[in-house]
Amino acid sequence: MTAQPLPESPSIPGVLGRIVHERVADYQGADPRLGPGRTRARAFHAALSRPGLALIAEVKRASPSQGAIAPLDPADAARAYVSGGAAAISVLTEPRHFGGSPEALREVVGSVTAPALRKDFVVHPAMLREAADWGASAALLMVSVLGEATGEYLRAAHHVGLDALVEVHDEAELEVALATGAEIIGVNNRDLRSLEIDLSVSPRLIRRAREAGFMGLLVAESGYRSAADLAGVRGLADAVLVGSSLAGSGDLEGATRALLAGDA
Ligand SMILES: O=P(O)(O)OC[C@@H](O)[C@@H](O)c1c[nH]c2ccccc12
Repeated sequence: MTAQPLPESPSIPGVLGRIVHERVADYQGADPRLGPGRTRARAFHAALSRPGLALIAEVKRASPSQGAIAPLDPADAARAYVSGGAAAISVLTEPRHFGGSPEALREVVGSVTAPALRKDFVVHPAMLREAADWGASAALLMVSVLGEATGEYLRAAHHVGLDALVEVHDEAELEVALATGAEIIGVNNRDLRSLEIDLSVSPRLIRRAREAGFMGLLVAESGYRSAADLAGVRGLADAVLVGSSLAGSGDLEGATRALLAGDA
């Protein structure tokens, strides 16, 4: 089984479009074969299923909205996040805008037992094979990037043994995600076209997913800076994904602890 690589010029506007265009070029000609099926351990899924609001803490050295955040050592950062209470680690592997790398993911996988998510702009099935080879438990799939191909990529991720975090930002994308049979849906508060944050997006779409009968896991993503910010998704989301505010704190373990203070 495999998934089709995305075509050369996807018509996505803004920053997102530029990054996707670069990633399509990076993987042009890569081997699309996924290889034999691998068993899915579902460690990422299990970590998010723990009682209360599970934290996915992100190793994020830079971003298009903030530029350089902090010159994190990925292994040290992951250990600090886990000591502070994180359930899983997200690792950017996109090199140009987020300061990520394959090595960062491998180092995180080697340093903690908490499951790791490959955070990248997946546009080619080879990226899923790589994620599994590098030891990730899950990969991000963005409906804003993959559109109707999301279901095919979800099956490809499962084929190589990965859980998938299927990311949406609006109602239309949520409909696509629900139709794929995704087990884990993430709602991004950041509009990746304009980079603007709106913390009301996650509660709204999480409620809508539940109303539609979605029984899987729901993750609120982006823009959370304090324990108080999390109030709007407590009791609604299963997990929250936090990057910049932790990565730029200067005390990753302390900031993680403080963010989770008040967890049920
Ligand atoms: O740094 P923040 O605002 O805490 O956000 C983390 C994470 O949600 C964000 O990095 C993210 C969400 N979806 C993405 C897709 C690609 C790159 C990055 C992202």
